[in-house]
Amino acid sequence: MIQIEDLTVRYRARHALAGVTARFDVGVNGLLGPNGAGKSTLVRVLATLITPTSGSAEVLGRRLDAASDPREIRRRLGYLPQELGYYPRFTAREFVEHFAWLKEVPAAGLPDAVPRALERVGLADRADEKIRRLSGGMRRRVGIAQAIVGEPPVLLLDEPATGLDPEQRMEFRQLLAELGRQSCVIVSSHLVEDVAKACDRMWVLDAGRPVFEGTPAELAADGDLEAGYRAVLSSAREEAA
Ligand SMILES: Nc1ncnc2c1ncn2[C@@H]1O[C@H](COP(=O)(O)OP(=O)(O)OP(=O)(O)O)[C@@H](O)[C@H]1O
Repeated sequence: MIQIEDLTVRYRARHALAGVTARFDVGVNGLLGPNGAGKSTLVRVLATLITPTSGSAEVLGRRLDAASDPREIRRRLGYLPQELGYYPRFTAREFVEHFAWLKEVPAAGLPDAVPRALERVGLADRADEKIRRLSGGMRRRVGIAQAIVGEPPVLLLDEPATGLDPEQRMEFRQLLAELGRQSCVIVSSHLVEDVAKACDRMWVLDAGRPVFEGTPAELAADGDLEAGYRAVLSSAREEAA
């Protein structure tokens, strides 16, 4: 579904990604790493918003490079940025409809697709409320709804659980697991516990480099994910020093 090879992104002198090779398939793929590790940069490359400095990336069989037309890929992916701009005067339904239209979900499918997306994030009863009247966590869920509307084969969710309360986080993990049955879902987080339970595979980035790839069970040290994650980071840093 997604293949990247030796991917590098440089902002002036700083490497945000320094040679990442990975393959993401159908299922929930967790992208972990501390602040500044390069998670958002990788997600933005896959969302066709940044052109890599070097290396290659292929999404749904199409190469992402300066020569290729990104529109074909954009129609087939759902993307939730870390900070999504909302139109406060729109209702939740109008907002999700707008994104469905941008993704060219066929008009005949809209009457079903939009309520279904809102229902999946638990906002069916607030669909006609203006976004400015919704709480921060509810807005985040509207953001998730715009990403999943039309059930795209690739879903890129950048820190989706930010602002969700513990109950919503649990519901969100269930939704992730459901989405991962048919889509290639990439979900970034700097909190390992947040996503690990829903992930089929996990990648840990540190300072733009991949330092772990495996299942949550492989990451955990004696069943403790947080401890395993910290151990992976500290041994990568020792090696780099
Ligand atoms: N537009 C930009 N211009 C310059 N440097 C940038 C830009 N965007 C990101 N960076 C740098 O690239 C590196 C990776 O940033 P990125 O946002 O991808 O990390 P992240 O893992 O998503 O972090 P966080 O968990 O804090 O969101 C950081 O050192 C950051 O300062």
